[in-house]
Formats: sequence, C-alpha cells, structure tokens
Amino acid sequence: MVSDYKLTPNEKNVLIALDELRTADPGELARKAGMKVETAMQAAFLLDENGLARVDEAVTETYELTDEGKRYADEGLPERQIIDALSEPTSMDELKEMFPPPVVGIATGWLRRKGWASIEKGMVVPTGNAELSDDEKVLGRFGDMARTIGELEAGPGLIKDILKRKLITKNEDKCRLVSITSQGLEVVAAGIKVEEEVAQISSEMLKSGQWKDMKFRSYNIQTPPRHIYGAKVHPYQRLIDQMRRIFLDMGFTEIKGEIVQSSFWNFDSLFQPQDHPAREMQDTFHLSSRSELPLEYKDKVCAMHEHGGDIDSTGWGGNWSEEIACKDVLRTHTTALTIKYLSDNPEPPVKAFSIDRAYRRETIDPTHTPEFEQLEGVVMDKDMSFANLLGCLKEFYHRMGFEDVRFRPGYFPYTEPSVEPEVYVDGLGWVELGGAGVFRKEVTEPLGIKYPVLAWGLGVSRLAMLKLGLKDLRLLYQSDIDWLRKSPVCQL
Ligand SMILES: N[C@@H](Cc1ccccc1)C(=O)O
Repeated sequence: MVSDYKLTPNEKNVLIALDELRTADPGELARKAGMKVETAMQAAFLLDENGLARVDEAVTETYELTDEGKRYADEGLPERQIIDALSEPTSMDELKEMFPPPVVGIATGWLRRKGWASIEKGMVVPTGNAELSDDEKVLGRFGDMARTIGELEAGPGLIKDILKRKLITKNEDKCRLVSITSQGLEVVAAGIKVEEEVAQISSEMLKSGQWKDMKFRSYNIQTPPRHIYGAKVHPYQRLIDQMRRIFLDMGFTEIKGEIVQSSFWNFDSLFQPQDHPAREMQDTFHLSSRSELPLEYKDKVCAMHEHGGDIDSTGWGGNWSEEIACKDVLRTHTTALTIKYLSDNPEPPVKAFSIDRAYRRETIDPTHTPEFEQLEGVVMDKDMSFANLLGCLKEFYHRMGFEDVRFRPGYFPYTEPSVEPEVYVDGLGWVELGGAGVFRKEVTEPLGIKYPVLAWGLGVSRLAMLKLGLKDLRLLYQSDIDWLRKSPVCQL
C-alpha cells in the first residue's frame, strides 16, 4: 500500500475532500479541497496513478432545440397548426392558400402518419382524433434548455425521428468524475497529516538555518515529463533544403523564375507539338493573359516545328501558330525555367538547377496535388554524354540515401534518349521518380545552344513520401500540428 508520506500536500487535501464527498465532479472537488480546479485535478490524476482515487470520464448526451424547433415549440408543429385550423375536408390547394406551401408540404405526411387526417382524392380529411403526440410532448419539455434524454422522457426512436426532422441537435459533453477507492479510504482512516512542503530552497532559509526544520518535497524521477516540442523547420522544407544543398555541393547554380510562363517557353521551345495532349485544358491551367514572343527565337522555333529547320529533322509538320504560343499558362514543369536559362546562357559550361513548384490540373488524391515541387537540372558542356547524365543522377540519389538506382527507357518530346530514374525501397520495390534525358537537336538548335545538354525533372514530393514514410502526400501541405511535432528532425 502507498503510505501517506509520499503524497504531496495537494494530494492529501484532495484525498481528505474525497473522503467526505466519495464521488465528485472537478468543480465540487476543487471547492471542497480549497484549490483551483486544475490543481485539484492534477492531484486527482496522481492519486489515480497510485490507486487511491479513480478519475472516470463520462460522456453526457444532451439535446437542444434548433431555431426551427423553437419556433414549432411555440407555434405548434406544422401538422398541429393545420389540424387545428381544419373543421372539415379541405383541398390541398385551399390549404396552400391558408398556410405557406412548405408548411403544407411537411405537414401532410405527418398528418397521415399520426392518424390525424387522411388524404382522399387531394382532400385532407380530419379523423377527429388529434391528441397531443409524443414528439409534441418532448418539444414542450425543453423550455429553452439543453436536456438529457431522461429529462425529455423520450425513447431513442422518438429522439431519432425528431433529430431527422432537424428540430433538435445533439451535443456530447465530456465530464469527469473523481471517486475515492477503498485503498484511498484506508489511507485517510490511518490518518493524514498535511504539512507544508517546500519545493525550493532559498538563500534566506540557508542563512537562517530554517531549512533544518523544513520538509522538502522529494523528486519523483519516475514521473514522465511533459513533452516539449521545440520549433523546427518543416520536414518537407528540410528535405528540399537537403536536395538543394546536394546540388550546390556538386557545383550547380540555383535558378528561379516566373510561375506564369508563355506556352512558348513551357511547350514550344521544348519541341512539344501544339496538338500535344499535355497542352489540353484538362491537363494544364491556361490563363487569359498573353506574352510577347522572343523575336530572336520565334521564327527558328516555328521553322523547327513546321519542317525541322536547317537540321536533319522533319519537324512535326503542319502550321505552327504564334497565337497558341503566346498564351500564358501556369508552368506545368520547371523545364520551362531551365530552357529559358540555357537560351540566355548558351556558353559552356552550364550547371544549373531549380527546385520549385509546378502546376497541373490533377484531381487531389493521396498521390496527386495540382501544385507540386520539381527538382530540375541541366548540365551543358562539350563532350557531355548520356553516361554522364546517369552518373549525375545516381550520385544525387546516393547522396539522398538511396543505394539502388536504375533507369528505364522513357519518352519526352524534348529528349533523346530519355529515361525514368527509379530507386529501390524496401517493402515498395522500384519507385519511379521523374524523367531525364539529353535534349534533342530540335530543342537546342533554334536557341543557339551548340553542345549536349543533360536534363532532368524529378518529383520532389514522391521522394519526400519515401523519406518520411507517408502514404498520403497531402500531409506535406496540411501542417498537421500533431504530425509536425512527432516527425523527427533526423531521418536515418
Ligand atoms: N519535364 C519532365 C521531366 C523531364 C525534365 C527534363 C528532361 C526530361 C524530362 C516532367 O515534368 O515530367
């Protein structure tokens, strides 16, 4: 048994109060023990842990009248209002003149159900028996207060019917009850001495020697401390920063750019045909604004699309429309940024990356959001080869902690060859993480780029899901405080 010397003065006072009350709600208990409710409950929980008291949680359900319910409680239910006004068979049309049509609509069904009237050939015929019905009795018992089902003297079926009519709402109130256990009673019976305990020693006490006669509160090193959650960087931002760091460490320059891009930079400069399905309304956010087309490139891009320009290519054929190219879109990939950057910086070497948002018309689900981050990068230099591309991506994924990386053949209108990098994750297998390739001549030539360009666009949120063990990527954007607190700062 727990002997009383281990109890704090608050626990002792609460126990003494409980000895008299036996069972009490927090307010009562605090009043009796002469302390604040929080202090009393803190002590009650400690007593509960030691088996001297019990804290129970109970849920009380109460019901309250809605505005409509209040009105009917005063004026009578629609069926009551109607039956009181009828002395003889009356047609529905007449009723609708006497009462607002919604009231008539609601009432007729109930008139029949309650046996107050029958409906015969469009006429409402009173049966002559319209005693106070159970639901009316219940409505009458509220008197403008929240009531329990017991106070309302109603069965669950009746309450359900009235809830369905939206005349009342249900509230659930949680309340606690503290009661003393037999062990607690024994402790009180054995006698409790309440002594002030000192939690902190002061220099005064030391100087005066007072401390010798004082009782000090002992430490309980078993009590789990309250969790303290320090401020920290959002886990998703932390991963983004880590990816950025890796590319900066590898000697890349970070580039930034506009979210709104012309179709020219988002699609045409990347040799994406103007009838490409990705350009359709259902895939892309189209804007009503337009941009000027860059004079130095537009004719060359046009020639490349229409007939392959001056290189050994057939182009896509047909007419390339300036009208389509100047329409603005929310960038559907960050490749729009890298291609523009390359056209501004055609001299080798170029090593650039961006980590930023892209926008596509996706229906939101656990693995899709209309806004998402991409990690885009390009390397342009003399003698760059496809093997350099694979090496670069492998290095990145290794630095992100993925040991096994492989590449599957892919297709993008702007790269040849094209690949889709995949990493191996225990329990999931190979997971695809974006696209990469070497820019086609059809892309580089009109922009005056003379050397091979290695390019990639990687999914960032997918990588974050893998690193953070998430099944739903929406969590990355929702700032769920509980998840944020629990997510560790160091990922192993
Ligand atoms: N832009 C492509 C990725 C990609 C970028 C660069 C080269 C090849 C592919 C996408 O969004 O899916």
